[in-house]
Amino acid sequence: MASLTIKNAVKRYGTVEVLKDVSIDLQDGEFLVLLGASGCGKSTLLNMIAGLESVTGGEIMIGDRVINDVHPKDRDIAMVFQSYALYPNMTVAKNIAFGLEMRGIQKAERQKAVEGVAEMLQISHLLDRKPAQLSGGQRQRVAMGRALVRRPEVFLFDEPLSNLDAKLRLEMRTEIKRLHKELSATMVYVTHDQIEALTLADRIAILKDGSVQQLASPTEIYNKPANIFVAGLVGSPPMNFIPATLVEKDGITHARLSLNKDTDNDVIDLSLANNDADITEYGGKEVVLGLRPEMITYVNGADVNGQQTILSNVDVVEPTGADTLCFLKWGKHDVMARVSSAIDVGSGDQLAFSIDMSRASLFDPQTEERI
Ligand SMILES: Nc1ncnc2c1ncn2[C@@H]1O[C@H](COP(=O)(O)OP(=O)(O)OP(=O)(O)O)[C@@H](O)[C@H]1O
Repeated sequence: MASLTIKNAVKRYGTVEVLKDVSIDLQDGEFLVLLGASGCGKSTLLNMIAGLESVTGGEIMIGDRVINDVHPKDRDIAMVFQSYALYPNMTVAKNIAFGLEMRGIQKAERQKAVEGVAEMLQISHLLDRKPAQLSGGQRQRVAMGRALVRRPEVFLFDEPLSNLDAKLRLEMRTEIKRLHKELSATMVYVTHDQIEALTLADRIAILKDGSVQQLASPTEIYNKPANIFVAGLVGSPPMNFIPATLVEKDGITHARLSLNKDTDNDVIDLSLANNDADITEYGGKEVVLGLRPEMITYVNGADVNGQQTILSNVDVVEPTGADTLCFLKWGKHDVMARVSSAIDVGSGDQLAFSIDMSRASLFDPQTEERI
């Protein structure tokens, strides 16, 4: 296994720049997820690592070897595609062994490798079947087997689970995580599914219009999103964004929310005493207050660790199983809250919801960057 370095990578198609100065450093054995909306450049970057797309500028390195001009088959990389790309007229065993055969590996050794991988992926009983006789999940396992058997330096996955139904996706997600642990392999995984990204990655690179917006651990991305784009992309249901002004009261900075669109007199002040944002330059200025739904909650009137509360009108209630989503009205603001399903909240209720301001994010309304 090896480290993977992407240094100032640029990709242009004619005059269109689809990747702009992308730099990512992956350690040996790290699991990186490239996350972003359709068209942001994820697959292009993955294909550049694989050698299926040329590199317009910058460098891609495996270990300390620059591979920009190395032929795909000499890169020691294996890729698993969304479409599985299996040979329909070959058995599962042949499909898995094919890459080894091309490399001139002897039959006995091939067979041993195939059996080992099949056991790891729990497909030993399917080795004599053809792809048409397999379910989607089984085909995806075979596609992974074909990648695993080569024991490459780096594994690349391009949305490998998107063709599977919800239950299988979950199963295969756990399987991929288990494999990563077992192999300690360097892996790059492309997806537009934020849950997949959060559950699988050691680090996530969030791409927008060909630029990396944030490169950090799932916890960091979720709790300290670098900008409004990242904050809105990761987390479901999404973060609430509420315009506020920072005001000083009794020596403590508060985020002031104006509730009425016709007057500035009807306000709520939320203390930022326990928030670690560096707000020194924002006194008296406008900010965007970012509150995730779980930071706004209701616990049957109990005081949650002395948190601040807002008297809220409950507009719509949506039970989702473990939690209930509550659409609240704070004056002119529509806000989503998340409460435990054990709590009885109904549409039309007026209740004091607790706000955890220590975990709130603040953003600059102009640059949209985290403060
Ligand atoms: N051969 C090409 N010529 C011109 N533009 C291209 C070409 N291939 C891709 N693009 C453009 O590059 C951008 C990035 O495409 P890419 O496939 O990497 O996005 P993606 O994030 O993987 O999207 P998706 O999730 O839909 O696959 C897109 O705007 C796409 O239109």
